[in-house]
Amino acid sequence: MSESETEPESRPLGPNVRQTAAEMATGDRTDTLLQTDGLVKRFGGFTATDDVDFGVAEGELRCLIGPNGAGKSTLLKLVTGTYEASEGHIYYDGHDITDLEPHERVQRGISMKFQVPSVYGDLSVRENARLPIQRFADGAERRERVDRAIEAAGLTGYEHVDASALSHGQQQQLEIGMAASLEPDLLLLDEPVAGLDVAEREAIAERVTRLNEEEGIAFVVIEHDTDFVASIADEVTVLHNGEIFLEGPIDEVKADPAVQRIYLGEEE
Ligand SMILES: Nc1ncnc2c1ncn2[C@@H]1O[C@H](COP(=O)(O)OP(=O)(O)OP(=O)(O)O)[C@@H](O)[C@H]1O
Repeated sequence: MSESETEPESRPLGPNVRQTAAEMATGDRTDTLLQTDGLVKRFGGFTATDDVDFGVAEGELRCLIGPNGAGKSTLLKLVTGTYEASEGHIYYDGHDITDLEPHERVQRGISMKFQVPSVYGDLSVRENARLPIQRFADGAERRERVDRAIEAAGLTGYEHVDASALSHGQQQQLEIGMAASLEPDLLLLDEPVAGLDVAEREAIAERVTRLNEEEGIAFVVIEHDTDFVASIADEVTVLHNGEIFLEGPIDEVKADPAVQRIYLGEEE
C-alpha cells in the first residue's frame, strides 16, 4: 500500500469536493465514484490543470465544458493515467488511484473513448466489437458480450459491414459500444459528437443516455455544443485556464454572463 493510500493529504476542501480525501481513502463510501483533490498538471512551466477538485457520483452523467485549451482533455487523461499528476490525488471507488498504471485503472472500471475515432476500417463491426473483450471472455460468453456491445452501439443489423463503410457517426457509436463492453462504472468521452450532423448527434445522445440509465454507467462527456450538453446532462462543470470556473445546471451555466465572456475570449 502506498503512502498516499494510508495517509491522505489533509487540505481545505474546494467547493466541489463531495467527499473528503480521508473518507475516500478509508473506504467510507458515499455515492461518490470519482473525486480529484487538488489536481495539478504542469507541462514544463505551463500549468494545464490547477488545483482541480472534480467529483462525479455513481451513475451520474456530467458534462465538462470550457473554451479551447481550458484543460478538459488533460483532466480526463489524468483520470485515465495517460498523464501523471504533478500534484494532488485521484480517488476512485474509495481508493487512491493516483499512482496506478492506466491498465490498472481500466481493470477498476474506468474506460475512455478518445477524441480521434480508432475503429479498424477493414474489420467488420462484429470483429471490431470483439477486440476489447477477446482477452476476457470466450465461447458463448464472448458472443453474448459482442452482441451486447453491438446493441449498445445501436448497430444491430450492421454486424458484417466493414467499419470503413460506416458513417463517422456510426463509427463513434461503435466505439462507445466497444468502450461499454468492458463494463465500466465510469466512461469518459472526449468530444464524441465533434463533426457530426444533427441526426448523428441525436443517435449518440440516445446511446449515451441509454447506457447511463439502463446500465448505470457514470459518464463524463467533454463537449462544446451546449445544445447537445443540454440534451444529455443536467449538471455541467466549466473549466477555464485549468481551473473549475463554475458548476451547475446547464441552463444556469449557459445564461451566466461570466461564462459567456470566457467563451468570447474576454479576460475574467
Ligand atoms: N502533452 C502536452 N504537452 C504540452 N502542453 C500540453 C499537452 N497537452 C495539453 N497541453 C496544453 O495544456 C492546455 C490544455 O489542453 P487541453 O487539451 O487539456 O485543453 P482542452 O480544454 O481539452 O482544449 P480543446 O477544447 O481545444 O480540446 C493547452 O494549452 C495545451 O496546449
